[in-house]
Amino acid sequence: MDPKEVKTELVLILDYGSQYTHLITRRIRSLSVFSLCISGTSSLKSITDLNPSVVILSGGPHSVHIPDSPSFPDGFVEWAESNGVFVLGICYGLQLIVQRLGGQVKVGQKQEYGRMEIEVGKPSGLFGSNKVGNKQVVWMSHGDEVAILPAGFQVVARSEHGLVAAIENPSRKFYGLQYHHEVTHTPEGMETLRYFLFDICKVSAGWKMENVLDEEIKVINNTVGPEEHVICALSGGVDSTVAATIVHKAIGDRLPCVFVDNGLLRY
Ligand SMILES: Nc1ncnc2c1ncn2[C@@H]1O[C@H](COP(=O)(O)OP(=O)(O)OP(=O)(O)O)[C@@H](O)[C@H]1O
Repeated sequence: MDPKEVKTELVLILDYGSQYTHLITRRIRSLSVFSLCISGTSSLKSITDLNPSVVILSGGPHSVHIPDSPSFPDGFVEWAESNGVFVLGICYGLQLIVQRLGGQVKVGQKQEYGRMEIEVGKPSGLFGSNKVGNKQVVWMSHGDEVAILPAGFQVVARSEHGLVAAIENPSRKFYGLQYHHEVTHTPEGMETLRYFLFDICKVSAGWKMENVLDEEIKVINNTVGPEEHVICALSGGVDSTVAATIVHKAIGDRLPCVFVDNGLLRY
């Protein structure tokens, strides 16, 4: 696959520190869609340079009420809307969307943590063919809760406590899940991710781990040029062995490797 093609299908994760963030990246890759995770406080330029078609705002241990809690950069919403980029907020990510787009998040009366039932309240692409009234078990982990939605948003699922569990604004292409669909404790979470990526965002699957290799080989070739040589200190450990193998695939015999027998190696 042309790396350019991979880029147009990039699902970018903005990381706000949830212990599950890297799971989101892995789950998306397991659906053959390219996904990358960068800091949630990255500049607008670092986000737009990657040209993602979908951006996921991860969960995190923060509260939107604490000054200087991490958030996406100014101009992000305008950029996403003018480029048709889909945005999904998960947990803290949902609360960031609500707060930054003019809604209100309040400190929760009852914190929701652990297994919980949610109920679909409105037909939504996030829940595919699930009908209104259908229930599913999800994994919640939040203190703050959504009090007022930004204009144009609607609640599409609520928790068994009646709290907001999923929101959407399809015309602005913004979506949010209060629970963690990416963990195995949310049994239908992968389905939700599939619905979101393939039915809502219309992302096409076709990325393979091998694409990373193709891209890296191109980067190495461009960096080294057609005639230069590279020296590799090769310990026999995983890191330098992988590096040597990939560079060798790119430039072949122009890669002399040096192993130093320092006398302290294992037998
Ligand atoms: N005996 C050695 N001969 C040649 N290069 C070495 C040797 N030991 C270490 N190096 C180089 O220094 C790097 C860092 O060494 P370190 O012991 O920190 O290993 P590492 O980070 O676990 O990497 P690796 O998995 O490649 O051993 C290695 O990746 C390798 O490039």
